Amino acid sequence: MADGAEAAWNRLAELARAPGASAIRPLMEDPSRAARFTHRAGDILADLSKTSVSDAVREALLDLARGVLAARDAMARGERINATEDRAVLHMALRGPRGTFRSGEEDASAEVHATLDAMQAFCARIHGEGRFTDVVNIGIGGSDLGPQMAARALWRHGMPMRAHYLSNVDGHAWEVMRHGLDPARTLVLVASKTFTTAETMANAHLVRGWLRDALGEAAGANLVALSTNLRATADFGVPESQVFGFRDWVGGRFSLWSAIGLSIALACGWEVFAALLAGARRMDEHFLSAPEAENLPLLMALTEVWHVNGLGLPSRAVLPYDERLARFPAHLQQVEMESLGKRVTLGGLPVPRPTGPVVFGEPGTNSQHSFMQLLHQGTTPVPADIVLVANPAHGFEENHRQLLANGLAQAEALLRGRDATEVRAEMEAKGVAPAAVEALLPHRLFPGDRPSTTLVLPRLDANTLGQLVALYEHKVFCLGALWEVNAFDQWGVELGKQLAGALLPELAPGAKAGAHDPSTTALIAELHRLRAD
Ligand SMILES: O=P(O)(O)OC[C@H]1O[C@H](O)[C@H](O)[C@@H](O)[C@@H]1O
Repeated sequence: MADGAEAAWNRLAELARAPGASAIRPLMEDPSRAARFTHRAGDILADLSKTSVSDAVREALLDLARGVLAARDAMARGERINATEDRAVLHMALRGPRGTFRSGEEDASAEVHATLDAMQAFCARIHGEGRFTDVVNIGIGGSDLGPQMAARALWRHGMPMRAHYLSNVDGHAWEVMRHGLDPARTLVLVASKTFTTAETMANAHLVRGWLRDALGEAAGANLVALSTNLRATADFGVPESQVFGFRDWVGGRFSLWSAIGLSIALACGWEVFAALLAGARRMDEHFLSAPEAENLPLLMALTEVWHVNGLGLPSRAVLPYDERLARFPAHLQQVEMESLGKRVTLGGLPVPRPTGPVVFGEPGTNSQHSFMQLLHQGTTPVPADIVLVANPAHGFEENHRQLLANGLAQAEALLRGRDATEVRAEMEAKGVAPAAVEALLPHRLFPGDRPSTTLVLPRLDANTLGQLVALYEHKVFCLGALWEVNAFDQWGVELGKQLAGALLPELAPGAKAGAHDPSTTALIAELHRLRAD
């Protein structure tokens, strides 16, 4: 690590050790703080003021960030920054104009636009024919979460097709889904970057069998493949004209903008998918051009560095106050935790400090009635991202005001807390006996000074959703650069896959268990016993 960076980390640690480093309320006494810590990128406003990032902390964080934007430029130039897989990282090319991005000798933008043109023509044909009413996307991880999240956010009644997402190898998922589908009117997309993922291939065989049972040889017309592995898609029996490819410089969790997003375009219409790409492009332009002190993805990353490394907070909640964003936390879980859950640096050395936090979330207001208790009164603060959408796409104005009031109230409550004077006064006004007041008091106190970031969108549509998702993608890039980890590989998912492959034959009736730890051996025996009954 460069000496400058080491000095900046030390400075940050020193600021974090200072008394009152996690206090927010004293900072809020500065009337200019809200404005100075609020930033805009595209249509998104981000209020970072309800955190304990002081001016001095921000300065130290920005010192730490020297070099991040140079790393960003290396990504945009198509350098092979995903060193452990020897790949470029070019998801920005998926939404960039023609002639913008290269990967070595390859004109990445030309490849992207050729595929987009083919996808658009395919959508026009399918929508024009009107034969298909439903699209089933079979995929998992990045080949499921992104498209599913976006389709859930953007689909409205009257749009061209209904989308369904089959990801889990658990047959119960298909068992429920298949009853609502007519094979003759269902288009099946097998979405897999590698076309080898066990769960996806198992489900693809299951659903292809269902199509063949109903349609015989004609079933091929209902099959589409979205993959980088064109040979495997042909072997699976997908007609070449129904295969949409992409390149290995698209990481799975960044692939919803590629052919992997075809289900969004089929379900919602091409213009919706195009607007999603345009929105992401708008955030790319901000990320690629804004200076450090105004670069929103970088500022959000730096806020996270303060929380994780300065204050030692190991998790973060994502709370979209919009039901349409119900799958947004799940998508971010993959984007953030698969990217940043790393314990060695790019150079293979142990990381000297904590990296990616646990990310979890649910839409508000539902979250308030489940886990928000812990955020308000638990022992360890959990920074929260609160997403508000100013204008709904429905006419139930009173509901929407309630929704917004609740989102604002959670952030306010986390910040201000509730002290003994307030709690006593409230209980006394209700006539609670003095002894009961004192007994209940500790339970009813809120410590306050708990951080949150509020993001405000004018409305949720394809363009603003594209901006929002790209904002977090770039935040993850910045964190990878700051923590010096490779945010674009995911070796940590491999061991479990290999062990599952070895365990599979051992679960066949009468099969013998191999060599395992005593706990696994006993569990295999118990499953054999229960399944033999
Ligand atoms: O698209 P696929 O090749 O089927 O991969 C699907 C998913 O599985 C892998 O195990 C990775 O963890 C994910 O990053 C990926 O998105």
